[in-house]
Amino acid sequence: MPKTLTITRPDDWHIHLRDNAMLAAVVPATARVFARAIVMPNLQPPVITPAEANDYYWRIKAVIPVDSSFEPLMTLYLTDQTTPEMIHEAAAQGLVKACKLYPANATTNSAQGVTNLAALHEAFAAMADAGLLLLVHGEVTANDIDIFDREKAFIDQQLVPIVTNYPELKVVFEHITTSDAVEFVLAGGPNIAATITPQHLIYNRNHLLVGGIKPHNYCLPVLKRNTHQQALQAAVAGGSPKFFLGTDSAPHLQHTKENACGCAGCYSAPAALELYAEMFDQLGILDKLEAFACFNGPDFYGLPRNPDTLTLVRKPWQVPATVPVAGQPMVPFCAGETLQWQVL
Ligand SMILES: NC(=O)N[C@@H](CC(=O)O)C(=O)O
Ligand SMILES: [Zn+2]
Ligand SMILES: [Zn+2]
Repeated sequence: MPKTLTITRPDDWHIHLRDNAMLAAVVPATARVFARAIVMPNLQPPVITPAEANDYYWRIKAVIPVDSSFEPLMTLYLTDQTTPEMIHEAAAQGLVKACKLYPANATTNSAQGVTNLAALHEAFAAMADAGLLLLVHGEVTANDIDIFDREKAFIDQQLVPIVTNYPELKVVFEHITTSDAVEFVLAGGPNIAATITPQHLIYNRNHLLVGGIKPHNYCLPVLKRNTHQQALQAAVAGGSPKFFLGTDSAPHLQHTKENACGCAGCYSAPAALELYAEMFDQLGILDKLEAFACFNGPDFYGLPRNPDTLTLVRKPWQVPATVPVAGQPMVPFCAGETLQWQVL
């Protein structure tokens, strides 16, 4: 069994960094490991305009540790009012790499999300033209669609029309959770890819609901049955360049998750790469980790791979029980668990 693993420095293609005290508390965990991260725009209020993305970029830069060269890659939050002018301005400014489609009310801070795809016709065309990617939270929100079926319904109702109508648009199906999504991505053209989180690889819905409800394993899209988990594992084992690392690390204070109406989101940043390494090791596919974590993402985004490397060592350590955010506790994903790999 190898004791160390040296790979190109990875990037995180889907993360929530929040703002203010939370931003300052969570950025170092990501900057410690990842060279770049695609930063989600679902703040309150959301990052809708190029000027807001620019301001948010500088608020992130201000809290990056001095010894880190971490670079945030910005996104715009699409609304029914997003214009082609906003898209072209964002692309010209250079900090924004992608736009995020949240179906209205699908997840945390998505109330101002998109209600009508047709309203975005010109914006999608402008994105294809300007080379900005479309990132989708792939769940429908209709009350009559069961929460476990919402990703599949999104594929049929929204994703198929988008990829058909905008064949030039690069689309990342974010945090996929089902065999349906894996099949859709594999069957699609070279302009469709997907991110996969650590929680959807290592857990299924039993880990959320059996033996008591586990609020720290609750995220959206919600964990699915084990056959879907196995499909995601098979997807990364298959080595397709269409799948890459996106943690969806989504910090929420402890009391907002351990709550009668708990927030969705797993704060995985303190152990993100280590969790993927653990999973890939268990699946016997450690040789596939570097492409998944370090090559497929930048290749799909059309960005250079990172020039430096990072080393993981096989040396057990424990994920902390809590991490402080301005004096208040936050419970990381897999808190208290012993992991086998750590970043040197
Ligand atoms: N994944 C989650 O469960 N939560 C994310 C939102 C999202 O990515 O959908 C968050 O912002 O908290
Ligand atoms: Zn999402
Ligand atoms: Zn997310």
